[in-house]
Amino acid sequence: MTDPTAGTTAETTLHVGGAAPYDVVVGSDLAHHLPGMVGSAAERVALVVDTRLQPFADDLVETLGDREVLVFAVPEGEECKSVEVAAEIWNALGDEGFTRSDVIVTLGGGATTDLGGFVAATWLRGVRVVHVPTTLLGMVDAAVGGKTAVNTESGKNLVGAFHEPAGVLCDLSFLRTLAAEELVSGLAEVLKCGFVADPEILRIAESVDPGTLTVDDPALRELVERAIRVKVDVVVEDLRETGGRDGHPGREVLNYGHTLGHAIEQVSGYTIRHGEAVALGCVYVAELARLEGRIGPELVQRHRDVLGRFGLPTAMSGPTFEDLLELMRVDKKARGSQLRFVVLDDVARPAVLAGPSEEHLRAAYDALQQGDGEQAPA
Ligand SMILES: NC(=O)c1ccc[n+]([C@@H]2O[C@H](COP(=O)([O-])OP(=O)(O)OC[C@H]3O[C@@H](n4cnc5c(N)ncnc54)[C@H](O)[C@@H]3O)[C@@H](O)[C@H]2O)c1
Ligand SMILES: O=C(O)C(=O)C[C@@H](O)[C@H](O)[C@H](O)COP(=O)(O)O
Ligand SMILES: [Zn+2]
Repeated sequence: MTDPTAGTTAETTLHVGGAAPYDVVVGSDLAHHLPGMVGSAAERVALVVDTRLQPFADDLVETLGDREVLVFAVPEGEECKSVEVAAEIWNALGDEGFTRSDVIVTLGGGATTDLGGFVAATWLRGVRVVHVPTTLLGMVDAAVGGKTAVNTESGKNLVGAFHEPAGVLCDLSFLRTLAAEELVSGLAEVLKCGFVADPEILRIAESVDPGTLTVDDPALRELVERAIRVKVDVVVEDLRETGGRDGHPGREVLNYGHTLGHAIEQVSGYTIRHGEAVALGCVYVAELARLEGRIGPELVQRHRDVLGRFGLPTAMSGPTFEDLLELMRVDKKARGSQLRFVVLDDVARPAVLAGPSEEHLRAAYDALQQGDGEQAPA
């Protein structure tokens, strides 16, 4: 049940255990937590901020008192996830003599937290980083769990490191300025968590009015917290994606829908949003699981229905199967020439499917193309 008293004002702290424990705080007006997460040892803070979010940087900077703050405004969105942008920041940190006791803070969506996290993971082989995600997707997924990355010409997130943050501030008031399509893109990762781990997420998503799912709706708050909880539970068990126990895919489960999703993003030149591509990838693996005899058509349809009710794409035409297959071969789950996919045996019963036949891979793509749902943006 959604708690009707839960608004954006109450704070929730989700603790992430493990060797380097940290907190993920969800609520509003959370800037006052920043100094504590940055820590008292830092004389300098490097703020890596999405250019569009720069007007919001002052509130954070003010909390940092006497610390010197170096501001790195990076290109909006996916454009910042390059080794060239990382190198510009490395060079400036070198010029400034940025030391191991200094701290990086990121302010932006998942692209910014991935880039800033990557710089933090690599500068001096690792300095402290605090993430302040400003998109739904950043809050429920990218800022939590320590995956950091930049893209290369060959594919998405191919260079990166695991580097856990020292803290994450999910200030829901940032969502007030977020475009509706970006909110919807973030919902794809929330719904992914519903399919692989938390059926209650699906039930909430199937019962809310998509038109009123705004930052003030307690249902959104519950979806955010449930999705973060799914991610936290997974990464605490398998931070470095080495595998799960008792047949569970471990951290790879969070990659549900991403094998085709990343290929779609790349082939579109990153004009298709991450969450939109993940939605298409989820329908694709649902079709693949059906062809493999793991799930029935009704669960495939449930994917189309729940993703589609928020306007996420569930069908696409355009790239050829061959183009996408080539890109899927650089997916990190691949082993040699064998492709591996996270699939479902049922809701919340994920498994790894290794080496499906090309016939099934192609047939699943045909089914995605022939779907009558919302088409992917051209
Ligand atoms: N590390 C991980 O575990 C992980 C998980 C999921 C996704 N990701 C990565 O995250 C990225 C996608 O993140 P995203 O969806 O947040 O996209 P994004 O960072 O590209 O942001 C999307 C757009 O929203 C704008 N924006 C951000 N915050 C805003 C705000 N509060 N108000 C108005 N506009 C705002 C940005 O300028 C950008 O144009 C992808 O690169 C994906 O690979 C990483
Ligand atoms: O945290 C994870 O693990 C995930 O897989 C979460 C995904 O939503 C995210 O897009 C991630 O960046 C994909 O990872 P990659 O290893 O396939 O690059
Ligand atoms: Zn993702």
